[in-house]
Amino acid sequence: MVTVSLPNKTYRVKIATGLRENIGAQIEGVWSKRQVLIMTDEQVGGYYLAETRNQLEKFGYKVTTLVLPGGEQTKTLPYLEQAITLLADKHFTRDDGVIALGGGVIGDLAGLTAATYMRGIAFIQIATSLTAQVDSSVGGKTAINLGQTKNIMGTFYQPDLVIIDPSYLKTLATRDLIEGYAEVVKTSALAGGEFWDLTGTIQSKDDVLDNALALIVKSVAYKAKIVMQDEQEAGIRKYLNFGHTIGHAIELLAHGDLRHGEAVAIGMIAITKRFVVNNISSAEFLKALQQRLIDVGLPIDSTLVHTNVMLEQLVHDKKNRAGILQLVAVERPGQPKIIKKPLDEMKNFIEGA
Ligand SMILES: NC(=O)c1ccc[n+]([C@@H]2O[C@H](COP(=O)([O-])OP(=O)(O)OC[C@H]3O[C@@H](n4cnc5c(N)ncnc54)[C@H](O)[C@@H]3O)[C@@H](O)[C@H]2O)c1
Ligand SMILES: O=C(O)C(=O)C[C@@H](O)[C@H](O)[C@H](O)COP(=O)(O)O
Ligand SMILES: [Zn+2]
Repeated sequence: MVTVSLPNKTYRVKIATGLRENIGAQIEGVWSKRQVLIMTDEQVGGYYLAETRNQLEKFGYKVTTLVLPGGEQTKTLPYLEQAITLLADKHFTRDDGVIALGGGVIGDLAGLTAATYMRGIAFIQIATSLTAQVDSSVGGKTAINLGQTKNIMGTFYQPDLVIIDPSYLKTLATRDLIEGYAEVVKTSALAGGEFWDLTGTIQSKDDVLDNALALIVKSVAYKAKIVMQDEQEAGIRKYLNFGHTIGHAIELLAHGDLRHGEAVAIGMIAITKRFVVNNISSAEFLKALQQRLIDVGLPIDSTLVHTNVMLEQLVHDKKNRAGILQLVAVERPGQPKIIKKPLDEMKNFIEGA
């Protein structure tokens, strides 16, 4: 278990195989009896909605469900409106709660739903994808995309509890598992040490599954440590955005052809290549990073990186301050730093490598 202690809230991230079987008891530990909305997507709902609902009803919760289409397209305004409208139609009050049962898409959308309904009602994350278990369910970033911009509308809104059971991963498609592993490689590069060594031993999808518990615990522990020092990303939380400046830009330009983690993998390599040329990152680190991604079949390059539309997209990065981007460089494992680069120098910077 990892505890996230913040100025205005402390919550637990429970990580264990088998938690799924007593979800009701887990939730009863933090929430009194109330009306709850479980938000999920069609795929996750098909596997796990009935058991989750039954568990909650057994413990006296009044359950409403909302099953949405899967995929990034669901992290958009129409679905936020649908969720908020449902809460209002069912007369949810400030004493009720929203539960996300799913991956990062459902977690980000359900978090924003909970954060904005009546200016905020209680929220719990049940993380079912690897991305959600290693990253998105922890730390309180919620968001939707608008038009061609990733995560442009959102809040920092912390859950009351995060439940992570690695057994959910058994039903996850290989591509979705591997995508989530990109965030693990990212976090291990930021953390360095034993965690970096561990990702150096992972060479296949099966290795990811076999080591899932350790990978999740290490990822969550590192992320929690960062978030506890910098909840609202004024400083070191920016490190968690390694690979995301270019990654986010190409993710939406790929119109669904690239998953988030795949775009982050490409983004980490694209930016690190440039930092090697600029003598900021070591060539050894780049080689080892590439190897970790290639070993599990993650992409490391895309033609989208080299396009003008990608450059135009960078203006929307949340680390853009007055035309100066704050890029995350990793000099060597465990040594992240922020490098400032004017937006109008990015074309030369990217083409110069
Ligand atoms: N808030 C954060 O800090 C944060 C961090 C990382 C990523 N994200 C966001 O998360 C999203 C990506 O998350 P994701 O990769 O989980 O995508 P996702 O939620 O779309 O899940 C990927 C696919 O896996 C399926 N799935 C999830 N759990 C499953 C299970 N146990 N069994 C079978 N199928 C399952 C889903 O139905 C979906 O089709 C992106 O929008 C990204 O921006 C947010
Ligand atoms: O939690 C964070 O902080 C992160 O940056 C984690 C990222 O993996 C995640 O993709 C996040 O949603 C990116 O946020 P954004 O602020 O760049 O939209
Ligand atoms: Zn991410």
